[in-house]
Amino acid sequence: MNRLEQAITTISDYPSPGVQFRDITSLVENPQAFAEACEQLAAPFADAGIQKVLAIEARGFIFGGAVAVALGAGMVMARKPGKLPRKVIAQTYELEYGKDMLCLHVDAIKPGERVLLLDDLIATGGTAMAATDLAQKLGAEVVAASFVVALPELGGLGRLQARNIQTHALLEYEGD
Ligand SMILES: O=P(O)(O)OC[C@H]1O[C@H](OP(=O)(O)OP(=O)(O)O)[C@H](O)[C@@H]1O
Ligand SMILES: Nc1ncnc2[nH]cnc12
Repeated sequence: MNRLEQAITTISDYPSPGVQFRDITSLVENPQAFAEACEQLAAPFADAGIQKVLAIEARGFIFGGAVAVALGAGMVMARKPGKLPRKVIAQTYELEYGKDMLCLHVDAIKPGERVLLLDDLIATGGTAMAATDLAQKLGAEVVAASFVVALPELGGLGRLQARNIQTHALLEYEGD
């Protein structure tokens, strides 16, 4: 087991029966693991000409700021409804355990900007696809997506790849 894998805690049946919850709070409490995760999330995209990192509320924000600084990019927040003060576009999506909505400021990404999507975890990909759709509606080129954890069997990585978006995950868990 590597340092990152050791730093993640797994909780069975949270928040609902049958879900193996991969908890990154223990990872970010560990300074070495947190720094290593941020470095590894950014490293493959150092020369990709990324102009905006699009991070997803709430856990994506923890890593998104550090990755944006590392890449010399701006940081854009995809937020839950009622949190952004200016004009937004919004999209609803399905989660592994429920339904939600994401919003983006309409002027957060300019047409043609190269975007890296960033989140702590991808499961079904509903969240990442909703953020991608919003960014593409604003004219973004969503080049790639970077995650601390992926649960490939739930299909999210494949959904992004089918849209021609390069994917990168630091840890993959099978059997979820
Ligand atoms: O690939 P998916 O099936 O869409 O699931 C992944 C999403 O679920 C979690 O967020 P959650 O909605 O629980 O919100 P949080 O970050 O505010 O805790 C996680 O941080 C991802 O954003
Ligand atoms: N299994 C899981 N663990 C942590 N966060 C999640 N978000 C969606 N599925 C999750």
